[in-house]
Amino acid sequence: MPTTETSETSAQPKVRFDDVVKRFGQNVVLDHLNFDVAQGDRVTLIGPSGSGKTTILRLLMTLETINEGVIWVDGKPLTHQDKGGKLVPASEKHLREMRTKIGMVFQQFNLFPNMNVLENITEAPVHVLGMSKDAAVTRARELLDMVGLAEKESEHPTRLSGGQQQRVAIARALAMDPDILLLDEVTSALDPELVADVLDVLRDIARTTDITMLIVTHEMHFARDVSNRVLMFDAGRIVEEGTPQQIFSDPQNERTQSFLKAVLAAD
Ligand SMILES: Nc1ncnc2c1ncn2[C@@H]1O[C@H](COP(=O)(O)OP(=O)(O)OP(=O)(O)O)[C@@H](O)[C@H]1O
Repeated sequence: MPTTETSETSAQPKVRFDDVVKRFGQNVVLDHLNFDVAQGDRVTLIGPSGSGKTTILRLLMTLETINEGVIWVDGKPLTHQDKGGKLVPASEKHLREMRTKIGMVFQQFNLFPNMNVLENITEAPVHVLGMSKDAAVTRARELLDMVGLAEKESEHPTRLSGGQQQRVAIARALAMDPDILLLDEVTSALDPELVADVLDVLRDIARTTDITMLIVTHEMHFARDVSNRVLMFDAGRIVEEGTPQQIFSDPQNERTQSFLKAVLAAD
């Protein structure tokens, strides 16, 4: 019945990790991991180095494939079983469609060095989405304005500061109009004085859009400002989850307590 279908669709998680196992050789990086992300959630992933946070984002970008379980995006799996029962990536067509829904910003910006700022932003909308050049340029200029770099459209990335390059990378991710934005330690490679501008841009995006966000960061103030949920990872499992208030002000798990103590001491 249509009514039931509608309510089922609205309750469907944007992202679901369903008993996911990811191994690199003998190393079990994600260990039967289960969690859901609802449409519009801003989820921060915290935890010690090597606990599997970046791997989660890379799996969603289909840069890696899981060994067991299922990852669902909008109710569709990112993998299927081949005739031998082995998990293999979903069809190229399906993955292409998925990749247009998900944008990622990396620690190291990853801009195209041979293109200027405007070309960096318009490249994928024109070549992947098939947007007209004019529409892509108009949208890119709006985004450059939003990230405070309207006057830099003709520059090459190498002539920009790290913070400016990262803001271009954010504009480039948004130019694809993603439903989901993955942020992987986007300020870790920046000089401290450049961090605030980047975080301000991201706070603006969180405030003015309903993009679902998965955020890996060591910036706990930022995580507190933008996220509605925090997941604490250790050795490929979630050891605690809650609101930023619960996790940062009143952590219950001993590992969360010692992790936060170490992060705050390093600040
Ligand atoms: N391509 C790979 N090949 C082999 N091992 C990998 C690969 N990518 C990640 N790993 C291993 O998987 C584990 C989890 O790595 P991951 O980068 O997801 O952790 P993380 O929690 O994001 O850590 P950090 O905070 O240091 O970025 C680590 O032991 C890492 O060495």
